[in-house]
Amino acid sequence: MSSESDAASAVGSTSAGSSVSAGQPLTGVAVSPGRASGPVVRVAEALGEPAATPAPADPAAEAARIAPAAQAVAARLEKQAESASGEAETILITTAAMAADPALATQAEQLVKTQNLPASRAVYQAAEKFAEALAAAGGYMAERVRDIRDVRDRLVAELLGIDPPGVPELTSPSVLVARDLAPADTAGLDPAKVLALVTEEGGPTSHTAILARALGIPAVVAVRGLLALDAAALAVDGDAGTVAPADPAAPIVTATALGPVEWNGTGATADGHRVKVYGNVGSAADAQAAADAGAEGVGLFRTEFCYLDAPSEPSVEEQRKAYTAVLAPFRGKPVIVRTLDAGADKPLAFLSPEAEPNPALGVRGLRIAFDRPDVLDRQLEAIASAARDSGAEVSVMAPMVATAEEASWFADRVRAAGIARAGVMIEIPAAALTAREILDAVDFVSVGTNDLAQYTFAADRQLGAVAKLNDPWQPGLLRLLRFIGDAAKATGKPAGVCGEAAADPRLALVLAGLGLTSLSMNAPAVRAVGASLASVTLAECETIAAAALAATDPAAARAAAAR
Ligand SMILES: C=C(OP(=O)(O)O)C(=O)O
Ligand SMILES: [Mg+2]
Repeated sequence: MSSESDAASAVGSTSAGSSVSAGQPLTGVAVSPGRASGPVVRVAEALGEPAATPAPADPAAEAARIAPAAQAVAARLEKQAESASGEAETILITTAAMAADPALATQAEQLVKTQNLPASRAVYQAAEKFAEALAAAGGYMAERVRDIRDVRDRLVAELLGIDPPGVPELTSPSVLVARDLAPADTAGLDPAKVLALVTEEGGPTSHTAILARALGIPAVVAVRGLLALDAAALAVDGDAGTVAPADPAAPIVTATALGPVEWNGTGATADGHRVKVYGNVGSAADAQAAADAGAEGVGLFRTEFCYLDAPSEPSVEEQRKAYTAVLAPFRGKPVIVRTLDAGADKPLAFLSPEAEPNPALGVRGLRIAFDRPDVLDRQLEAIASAARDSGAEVSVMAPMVATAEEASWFADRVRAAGIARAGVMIEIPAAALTAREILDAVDFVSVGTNDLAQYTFAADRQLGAVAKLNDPWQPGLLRLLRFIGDAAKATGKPAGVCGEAAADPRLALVLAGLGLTSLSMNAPAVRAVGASLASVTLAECETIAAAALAATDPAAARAAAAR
């Protein structure tokens, strides 16, 4: 941590909130608790297509600007890489190498000379040609499309003399303001210099929310009017979901509401009531990260993440290998593998349904398997083999289940494949309301709060404009969760939560109090949730849950659950 942010934390411990609001607050969705106030740094917007005119007066001189600009971009990225580590460092080094690659500059120079284009436009067109070729190559190459476009935008910005898109290098602790943050925006982000994250768009399951919780910094998303706000400093309240102009001359303050971060690795309340803490994974790297973070197992393996760019159905053997690699770090430990959840926000090329007017309400998840049971059976065969190969204690569950009848159909197929434990996700309100009957048909359930909120509130989970409805602290959602917790208690069968709600250390206490038996989340949240559970007794969780349930809105529920 820098000395400046050390100073910021020291100030925060005694005077948090003292510089709050010199103006009217804006409201959004609180996604990561804590308060912070400090100078604003804006994340530059994506660049549009640069103009093809005016034609340069001296094409040779215009073309000669490209190589030095590429070198300058590469040098800046290399410098950033020096102070980064891990995956961020790798991303920055790779991007720098792409910027320095003479192939792009040479192509662009040709376009300036032959088509008399401004250098910025020539770079844009040349990069698009590379991007198209990479996309056509598919697989790993296609994943590089985003990188080449990133290099393109940096180079165009350099040539136009404007700020490059993405997060600028932070020189002192700042409140980061953006339309939304993409995963690439956050590579190289120095958490010690980010006081808070605030976005105009995004929702509780957005990348910004996940990142902020992982870093333990306050965040508010879906703040309408944020980008139009002309403020040099902001006070951010990650509990109340408010953002207000602050006095830029006032000292930087921070006060996070994070609980203790020490955790002994066994998910349980202080009086020993077990609530297992699992990891959500979609790749072998995620699985390793979850194991390293101390996850007791995997509560959600999103198998579709292995095949988002697969042009055709992977063979049983290919699937076996991919799943074994993900299961490997969890030998002897529980892992819940979810069968393909294709459709809506996660289309798979080989399982695309007919074009639908409302894909989120259409043939997705398990519904695809009703038409294509052969695909499900091949996947189950691969999962059963991977379970044997890896020695993990594998259970399988289905996504998008609406009725007990569907749950029973799925469980029969899982057992026929030689897999002992079958469960389903509860992410449709009808399934929550019939949780008891569903639990009678399967061995366990796991609640997908991301989709359960989307379907309960009829609010697209990807749309910032309706993000307030998708807040997992909404009493309407909490009451459905109580229903599921009651069904788990009545049947004595496990009911976990694997949606983003499980990653909120304070909401975790409410979930435990409602009777949910395990919580599964992205690796960075594991320790904070484990520590939060360990800090209270089950009776305290029940009191907190009752208080949150009785609230009339999410802010009141959060406040009621605060201790
Ligand atoms: C965990 C869930 O599944 P996904 O986010 O993959 O749809 C959910 O819906 O909460
Ligand atoms: Mg879901």
